[in-house]
Amino acid sequence: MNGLLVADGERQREGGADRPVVDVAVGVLMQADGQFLLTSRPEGKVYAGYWEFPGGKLEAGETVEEALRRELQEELGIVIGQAQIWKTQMVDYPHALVRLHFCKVWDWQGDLQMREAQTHAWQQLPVDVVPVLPGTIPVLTWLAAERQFSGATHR
Ligand SMILES: Nc1nc2c([nH]c(=O)n2[C@H]2C[C@H](O)[C@@H](COP(=O)(O)OP(=O)(O)OP(=O)(O)O)O2)c(=O)[nH]1
Repeated sequence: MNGLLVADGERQREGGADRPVVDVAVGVLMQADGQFLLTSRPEGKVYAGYWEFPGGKLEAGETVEEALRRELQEELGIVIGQAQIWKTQMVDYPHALVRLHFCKVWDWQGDLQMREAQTHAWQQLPVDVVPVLPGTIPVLTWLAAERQFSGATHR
């Protein structure tokens, strides 16, 4: 399974041409006790069955926060409060070069509904669901640093 993390500022070229960058808004839903929500990618999408944080691609003209609000309503049936970009990470997949904008989300309204027939799991470190999407792993590392958690973040 490929998915190469791209360092900040690094230009990505393939065959001499720039690859278009796909911007993605991603929500790290947090509970007061530190649990965070992972969802599994539904059948029919690339990397079906891999675990990730919920979110999706920006549509034309959308900000990251607008896209996140729309995606979490579509996928989970919740209305989120304020969300700001926490970290940004580029990942070079065979199918696309993506720029992931991760936002921590502490407040939302509504009960979680899995509207795309995905599975969900509230997790702590180390994450015990498998497999985790490569572009999701950096978030686990950042959370581990914040929590002074050492050891493997996932299986
Ligand atoms: N949602 C999400 N996507 C991630 C994460 N990590 C990661 O590499 N990705 C990648 C996988 C995909 O290439 C891309 C998200 O695209 P997607 O296909 O899920 O977006 P979407 O829901 O808008 O999809 P669609 O409407 O086009 O089917 O970002 C993550 O933690 N969460």
